[in-house]
Amino acid sequence: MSNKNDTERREASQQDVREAVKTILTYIGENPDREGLLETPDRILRSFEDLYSGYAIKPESVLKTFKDGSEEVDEMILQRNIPFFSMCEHHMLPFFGVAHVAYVPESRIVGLSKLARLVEVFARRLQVQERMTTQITGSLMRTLSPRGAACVIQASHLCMFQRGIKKHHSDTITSSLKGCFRNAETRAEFLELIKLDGIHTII
Ligand SMILES: Nc1nc2c(ncn2[C@@H]2O[C@H](COP(=O)(O)OP(=O)(O)OP(=O)(O)O)[C@@H](O)[C@H]2O)c(=O)[nH]1
Ligand SMILES: [Zn+2]
Repeated sequence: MSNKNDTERREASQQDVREAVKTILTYIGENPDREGLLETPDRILRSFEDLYSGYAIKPESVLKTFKDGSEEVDEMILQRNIPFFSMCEHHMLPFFGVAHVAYVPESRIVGLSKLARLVEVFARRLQVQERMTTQITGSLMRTLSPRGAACVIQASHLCMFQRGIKKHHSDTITSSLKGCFRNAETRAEFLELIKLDGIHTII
């Protein structure tokens, strides 16, 4: 019964979104009833399922941990240049770039693909880059209890390129260093390995 109510509620709210898109189309000077725009509210609704799919996923659920069978692993594990697209919460415009994610395990490790999955979970929400960066290290710290976790994100924001101050080729770098990454030696090793020298934009 509650499932039926949930479905009805969801359908009603989807209808509200379609109406809201039509209102916006009219506001910007368009005719929402012209042929090319008839399916646009539906398309936007479908694109939201993808762009904002991260809200429905618990970060811990993608971080399946396991113990390394052989010897103790206590060296840095780093996944570099994980590409992502996200949406800025101020303007609902895209920002995109790469994330570098590292941790030094205590006893448990995760499959390498899971670091990229974690980035996706947080990218597919409305974000500010700083929060996304600390959410990634925070999840690793909570779920793996590692010796430390680090994340650096290098991204370009369309709200700065396409509108507002219109500064192309300017990128934003944010970092979050937790646990042993606060030690000078580990931090230096991490920064050396990710070598932030290029601008990772596609524009
Ligand atoms: N700290 C941070 N700021 C962001 C991010 N994405 C966008 N912004 C900034 O959010 C700010 C919003 O500023 P406001 O003055 O409230 O809005 P605005 O008038 O649209 O700002 P302008 O972009 O300067 O035209 C801008 O400076 C954006 O560059 C982000 O991920 N982190
Ligand atoms: Zn913005």
